[in-house]
Amino acid sequence: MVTVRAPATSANLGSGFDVFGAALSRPADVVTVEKAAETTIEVTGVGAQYIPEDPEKNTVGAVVEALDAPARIHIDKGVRPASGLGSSAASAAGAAVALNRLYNRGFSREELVPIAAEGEAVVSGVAHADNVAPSILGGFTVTTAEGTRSVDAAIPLVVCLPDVAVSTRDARRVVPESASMEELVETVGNAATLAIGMCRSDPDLVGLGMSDPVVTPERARLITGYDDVRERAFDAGATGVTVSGAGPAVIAACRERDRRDVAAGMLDAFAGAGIEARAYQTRIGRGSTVLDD
Ligand SMILES: Nc1ncnc2c1ncn2[C@@H]1O[C@H](COP(=O)(O)OP(=O)(O)OP(=O)(O)O)[C@@H](O)[C@H]1O
Ligand SMILES: N[C@@H](CCO)C(=O)O
Repeated sequence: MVTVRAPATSANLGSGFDVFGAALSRPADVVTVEKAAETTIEVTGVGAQYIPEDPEKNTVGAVVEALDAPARIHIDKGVRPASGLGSSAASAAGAAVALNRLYNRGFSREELVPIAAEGEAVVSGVAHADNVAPSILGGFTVTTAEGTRSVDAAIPLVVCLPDVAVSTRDARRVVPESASMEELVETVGNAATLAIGMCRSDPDLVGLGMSDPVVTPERARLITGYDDVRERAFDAGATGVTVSGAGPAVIAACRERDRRDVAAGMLDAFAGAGIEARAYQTRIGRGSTVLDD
């Protein structure tokens, strides 16, 4: 039996659409696997009632196939589905690390990233790896067709999750098909600023680099209260604010001393829009961790 804690993640970080990702120190899924002749999946925890246990429909099923590793699998969800916090990816990442160990498949953590990404294709139609990469490797990740590079970074964060669901599949429908040269130049500048900020663990540069003129404005329209939440976070000291993944969670970078006020301001703004929300005071954290084997 192998048990793995796989963290929630935030993809895109504004300027790095489908490329950037960050592991969050909390929340997380816990995935337990045991060898079995046939694969079965049991799901408990946050939002379990919305998650299929059929291996054909659960992200974990695709990982079992890719690793040829049938198992009795228990997923204890800490990451709510359709949250923008890489819920579907956390289970897939945890399963990839756990099954690789259970069956001694010998894949490196980097090699497990495309394997876990197969699970994402099951739910969103695209095997994007910007959530599974940080959930497996930890830290800040840059994923391209050539693979994933990661760096550890000490950045305090707040993720504020409203009590509404936005599916990645729906949120991908509003992504613009093209961008102007001006928007391209701005985005490259912001993304490069953010990457330097991560390498220096500098919340000011990371926050500055989160700005994105192309995808985020379209996605923000799907989140009631977004403009107020953003404004209140900045008022409380946030250095940058954007949509987490495909939303509806909103992520803010800040300094440690401002984190509590940023969280309170964001919650208050959602409440003002008539929406209940939960705020996680978190930071960039480690990747999947084996708890038991
Ligand atoms: N193991 C799983 N954990 C969570 N959701 C799953 C799982 N397997 C299948 N799903 C389905 O995936 C969908 C949620 O995935 P989706 O990508 O929309 O949200 P998310 O992972 O929270 O968001 P994001 O990728 O934007 O961070 C739900 O329809 C859910 O039923
Ligand atoms: N990059 C993906 C992440 C989804 O979590 C998107 O924004 O659609």
